[in-house]
Amino acid sequence: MASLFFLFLLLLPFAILLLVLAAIVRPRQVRIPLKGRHVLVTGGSSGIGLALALRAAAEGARVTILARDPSRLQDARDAIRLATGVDVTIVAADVRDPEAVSRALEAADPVDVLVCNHGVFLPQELERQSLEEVRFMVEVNLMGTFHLIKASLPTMKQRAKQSGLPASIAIVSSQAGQVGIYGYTAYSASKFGLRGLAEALQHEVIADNIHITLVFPPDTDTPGLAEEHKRRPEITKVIAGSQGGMKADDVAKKALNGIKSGQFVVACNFEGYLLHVATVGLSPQRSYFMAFVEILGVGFMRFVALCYQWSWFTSIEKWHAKMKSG
Ligand SMILES: NC(=O)C1=CN([C@@H]2O[C@H](COP(=O)(O)OP(=O)(O)OC[C@H]3O[C@@H](n4cnc5c(N)ncnc54)[C@H](OP(=O)(O)O)[C@@H]3O)[C@@H](O)[C@H]2O)C=CC1
Ligand SMILES: CCCCCCCCCCCCCCCC(=O)[C@@H](N)CO
Repeated sequence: MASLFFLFLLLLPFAILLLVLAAIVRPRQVRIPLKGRHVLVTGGSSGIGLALALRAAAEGARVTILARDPSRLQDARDAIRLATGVDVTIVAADVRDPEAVSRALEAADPVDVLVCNHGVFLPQELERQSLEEVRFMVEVNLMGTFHLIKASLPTMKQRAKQSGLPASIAIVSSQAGQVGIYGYTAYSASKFGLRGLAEALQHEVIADNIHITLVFPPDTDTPGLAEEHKRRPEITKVIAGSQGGMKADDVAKKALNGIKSGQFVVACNFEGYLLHVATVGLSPQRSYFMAFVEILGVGFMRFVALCYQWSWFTSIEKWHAKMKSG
């Protein structure tokens, strides 16, 4: 009897914390339906974007994919038709060109779910990397996302108002948008930038029933990653490659589930959840249970993060020593 009472006393603070969190977490939970709605996926001709477009089409959404190369877009449309029997619309545009993006969105149907997935990654030590490449990554990954959002917001807002249904803007960042890693100065900067954009934008569009989702994939087997492997610095492989790549379709599944449940942050694998708790900061959280896990996990994850940094700096040090002697 007495021990039961002590157990009760021990658990009481946790129960109270859960109750408080259930009352205060914002924004509130939301379900975002996909069936019959217009989903636009940028970078939808390859890798994660193609897998996302295919899944959305299979779930009954009307899908548009946008990328630069028209022939890759056509191949993607054929692949999606073959797999699902559904025809997607293709749009060729460079997200770096704001006019081209505006024209593309004006010509398209109003968007219910905008997935900014396009991205380029050219890892190299900053000292060796040209400013052209730095600018290229920032312009595609960060500015391209601004162009898309600016061009879609007015009609998205209208559409959400008319239909009474919640809309979504999803942004594909990267685990390199949560932690800076050797070889990724420009890429990480472009991806960290997306988080600031997403957090601030959620404040601005919540009243319009628009919900932001930020996806943080780990290394994922895509044509883009195959290209990246050809030039990745050795030590970047040691740090980033230590977890093995995810399948594009598994990342797409996580991302789409996150979009449908209005999750602000989508982690994709176990390390991703650790990274999320370690870098949670002031990001919004709709789930009181996840908020609870974050509160209990934050201090310990700081310790885990320092262990990772210890191992990374040790690898870098050893690598330098090897370079000197060899
Ligand atoms: N693969 C990975 O390991 C990881 C990827 N990510 C992120 O996921 C996203 C998708 O990556 P992944 O599938 O690997 O990439 P891929 O290189 O396989 O595909 C990139 C897509 O983006 C399009 N794209 C690139 N530049 C532009 C542009 N300027 N304008 C319009 N479209 C463009 C490409 O088409 P086209 O070239 O014809 O324009 C293509 O459809 C990226 O944002 C990436 O940073 C995050 C973590 C890990
Ligand atoms: C506190 C807990 C820490 C948990 C583990 C952290 C592991 C971090 C690994 C980061 C790897 C980044 C890969 C980026 C992939 C990407 O975006 C590219 N393929 C494109 O360049």
